[in-house]
Amino acid sequence: MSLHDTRDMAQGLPAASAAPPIIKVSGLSKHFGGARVINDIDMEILDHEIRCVIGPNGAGKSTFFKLLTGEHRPSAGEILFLGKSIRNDLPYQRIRQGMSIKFQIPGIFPELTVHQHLELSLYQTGRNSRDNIDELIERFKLRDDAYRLAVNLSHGKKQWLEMAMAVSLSPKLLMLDEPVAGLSMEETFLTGELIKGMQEDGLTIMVVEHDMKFVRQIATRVTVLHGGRVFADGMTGEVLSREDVADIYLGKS
Ligand SMILES: Nc1ncnc2c1ncn2[C@@H]1O[C@H](COP(=O)(O)OP(=O)(O)OP(=O)(O)O)[C@@H](O)[C@H]1O
Repeated sequence: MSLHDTRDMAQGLPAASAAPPIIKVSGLSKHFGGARVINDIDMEILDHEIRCVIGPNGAGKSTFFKLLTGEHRPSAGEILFLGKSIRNDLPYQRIRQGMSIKFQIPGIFPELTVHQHLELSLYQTGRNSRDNIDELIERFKLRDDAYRLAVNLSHGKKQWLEMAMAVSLSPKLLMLDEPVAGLSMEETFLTGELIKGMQEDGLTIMVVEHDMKFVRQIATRVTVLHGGRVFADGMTGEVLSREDVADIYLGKS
């Protein structure tokens, strides 16, 4: 049994779930006119998980992500964050309550350096000390680029800067939308190690992702969406070895 499997078991067993879920979704649905894109989803994310949400194209992953971040309002159902309903809260209200969101496209200010980006995001928390900025710069491998304009960073380093900014808010839940899209294999692996390091430091993380190798690297649990419903949910090794999960990617199911 690998270390990864052991971690899966620790995350997967009901005994580990004494703490209330970070997120609890019940009966969540989203319809756009007649298009029923998300249908009656129930899901819980527990403290210290890295939950990957996967599924074939059009499964509803982005729509589900947007329901959790507040970009979309549900047509039906409930979303509890740390036990409290956030169903009608706007994104900034969810962020204030401890959700931090990194979208797929980096949102970088062209006129600011890496250091200034981190100063600005830490400023909102009142913890914008030199030590805290340095710690983020080290952790996210931005030391050589600290005083460069962020707009000139590689795509990979822009992603890491955005992740650093998201983490600087000391969230209870970090939400990542395809964090390795467009990254090289090496950058992808390093991003996975950064994410696992954040989890080891106590963060709970939800990731919408396409890259299965990356999902195997980081996920403690996996939720598979298909046709806007939960098709499978459980420990990473178990879910990813299921034949019917492979079949939906091949269009057989
Ligand atoms: N605003 C909308 N109005 C109507 N249909 C929509 C809307 N947004 C998404 N859809 C449809 O909902 C379905 C799910 O889309 P969504 O983008 O959530 O899937 P996804 O799993 O993220 O796909 P991909 O992996 O290709 O990004 C698709 O068929 C899409 O066309």
